[in-house]
Amino acid sequence: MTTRAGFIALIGEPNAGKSTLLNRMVGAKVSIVTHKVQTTRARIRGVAMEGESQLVFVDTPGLFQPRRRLDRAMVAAAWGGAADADIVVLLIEAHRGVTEGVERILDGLQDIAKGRRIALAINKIDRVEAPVLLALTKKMNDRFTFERTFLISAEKGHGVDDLRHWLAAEVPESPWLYPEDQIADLPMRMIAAEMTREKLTLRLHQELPYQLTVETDAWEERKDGSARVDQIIYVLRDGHKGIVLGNKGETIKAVSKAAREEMEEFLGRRIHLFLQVKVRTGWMDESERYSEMGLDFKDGN
Ligand SMILES: Nc1nc2c(ncn2[C@@H]2O[C@H](COP(=O)(O)OP(=O)(O)OP(=O)(O)O)[C@@H](O)[C@H]2O)c(=O)[nH]1
Repeated sequence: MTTRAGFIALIGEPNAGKSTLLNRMVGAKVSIVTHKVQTTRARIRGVAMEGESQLVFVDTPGLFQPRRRLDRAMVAAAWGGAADADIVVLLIEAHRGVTEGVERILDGLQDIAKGRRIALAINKIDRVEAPVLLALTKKMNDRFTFERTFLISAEKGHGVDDLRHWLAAEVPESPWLYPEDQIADLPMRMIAAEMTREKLTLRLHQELPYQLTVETDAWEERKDGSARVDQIIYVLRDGHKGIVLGNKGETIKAVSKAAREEMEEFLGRRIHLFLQVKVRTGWMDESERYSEMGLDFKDGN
């Protein structure tokens, strides 16, 4: 049996439909995986199995013209994710065509093109007529030599199987990057913890205490269909607590709101999220804590 596996980055302007497409591609066998493997700059968003191929999708924030420092960091992260990937799929919106933002991405693509395959996916085809699509396909391919062009509707599912099959055939021959049982049922708790961690990262950016971890402490199903989720944010030093809480608790409030909204969207149900910040000195030394988080103790993460 020849197995294949590879990293795939979906890039595009904000709102292009990256999350919608990702959710569709990971489909039933999805999982959001909470640990970092191999890529240093990008985090793993999901893993899909297609035949004997394992497709590992890396997280890439939308690419846009950065203004603030945080924006710049996000755009750099998106390009970092693309540069680490085996295959890059540029997602654009059919009805918007070659926007200024798309132009900018096309310029950036030249720099990372070496050593990786780049495909184009024109999304939201449900919004335009066929001649528009043909003209757009031509225009884009005149600007950049894409290996393939897919016409898709991430929302309606059109063309998504074709894209996934192509990706499965094109990722390199390789052992799987994740054991199958790990991707089958990663507990929702870990996913939720990762969502909170992500919001903290976005919010705190460089201020983020580097030795910080989030654990879901309790998950309680409620009769009305909602769930109460209790999470603890562990920091190493007392001084870090204040950073996470923010002035008058505003940081943690904003993080909690953003994380809750993401959990609700992901689960399609109401979530009551309760966050606590605790100091746990010495947790960095506990190797089992690392393996619990899926991190490799050796690599100094
Ligand atoms: N009509 C139509 N709408 C779509 C399609 N795919 C996605 N959308 C909509 O486009 C919007 C943006 O989709 P997202 O998946 O959130 O886009 P994104 O690229 O992940 O956005 P960012 O997270 O901001 O980078 C949502 O309202 C989707 O419902 C499609 O195929 N057709």
